[in-house]
Amino acid sequence: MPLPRDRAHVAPGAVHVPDWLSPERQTALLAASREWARPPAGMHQIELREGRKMSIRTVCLGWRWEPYRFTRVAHDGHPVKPMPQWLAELGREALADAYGRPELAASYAPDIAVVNYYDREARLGMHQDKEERSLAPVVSFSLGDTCTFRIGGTEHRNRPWTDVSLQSGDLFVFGGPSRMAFHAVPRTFPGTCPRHLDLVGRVNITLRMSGL
Ligand SMILES: O=C(O)CCC(=O)C(=O)O
Ligand SMILES: [Fe+2]
Repeated sequence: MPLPRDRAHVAPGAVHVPDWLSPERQTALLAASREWARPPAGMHQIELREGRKMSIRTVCLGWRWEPYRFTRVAHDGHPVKPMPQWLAELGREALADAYGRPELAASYAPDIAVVNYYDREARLGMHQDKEERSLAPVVSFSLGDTCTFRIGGTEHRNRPWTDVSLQSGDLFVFGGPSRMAFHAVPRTFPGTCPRHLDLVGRVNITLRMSGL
């Protein structure tokens, strides 16, 4: 058995809760992600400026993020898939546990899920999640390969930052003073997906409130 890992307050409002999702919940979230990834309005590589594509593949529920706004229309012209209520409920449960403030979590109503797939080469550069109008926390679930998740300050993308190892089933919440923190996934560790999960690579699901 691997050693249990401790929950950590990485910065004010930024909490890492290892192994929050049971293996059964991880399996269910992965199966749902595979459904969401299918066309129409499925998973694709987002094109940034100058025709440069992101290395991750993404499907959004509720609202779709495109550089640099949220829209109701998918990249293929189809309507964005709906945000399921069970997923919003999972987000409330996660937030209540991470912050230990159930009364705060009761009003958390995420209406966006961003589902990212990382193959062994994929990375995500330093950025802020700032196209939402709401300052409600971002709730993040990780599945599959372990990654390095980097979280820095709110002013710029440079040091100081903290590197956290996110493993399959981990919960990470960033809200409050950390809601606008720059963050990144500089690398994943191919082949580290636990055996109970049938996945090559890494999937991350972030829940957000649009305020739109
Ligand atoms: O993959 C992750 O852990 C973070 C994803 C992320 O920052 C995003 O989707 O904006
Ligand atoms: Fe992000």
